[in-house]
Amino acid sequence: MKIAIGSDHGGFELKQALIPFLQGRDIEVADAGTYSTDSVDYPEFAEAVALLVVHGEADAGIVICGTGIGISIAANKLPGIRAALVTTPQMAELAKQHNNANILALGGRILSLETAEACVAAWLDAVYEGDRHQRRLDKITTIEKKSCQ
Ligand SMILES: O=C(CO)[C@H](O)[C@H](O)COP(=O)(O)O
Repeated sequence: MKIAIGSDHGGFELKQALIPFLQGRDIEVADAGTYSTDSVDYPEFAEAVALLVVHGEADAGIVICGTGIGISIAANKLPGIRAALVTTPQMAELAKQHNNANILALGGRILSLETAEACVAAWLDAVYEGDRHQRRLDKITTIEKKSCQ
């Protein structure tokens, strides 16, 4: 499995800590930056991760900014992306089970490393349940198609 990960400066430290966590689970990691704590603009890293996911160059993505809010908003602008901002392992589990979230968004200034790792593990280990949830995801896709016309 390959995960693309990206952050702004507000998420840099958490990104750096999550990379070895992911590798420890035998996951290949594509690091889309940022590569320091210098101030940057989160939409650039949201787009970089989302494009890797949309193009199938990564199986899923993780995006991190200070709160996770801006970078999740930006990632969700790409058709086919379902980025879920989570703050608890339960939210992360449900983001996969019900929403089939292909990007997990985290707040580097919000979560402890322990909670962030628990969220990532819950999301990775959960299985999309399909069924009634697929009907709802199909409706999201319909909205995307309408807004692109
Ligand atoms: O959380 C974020 C966006 O949702 C950003 O990380 C945050 O806005 C960056 O702020 P600053 O430039 O003051 O470090």
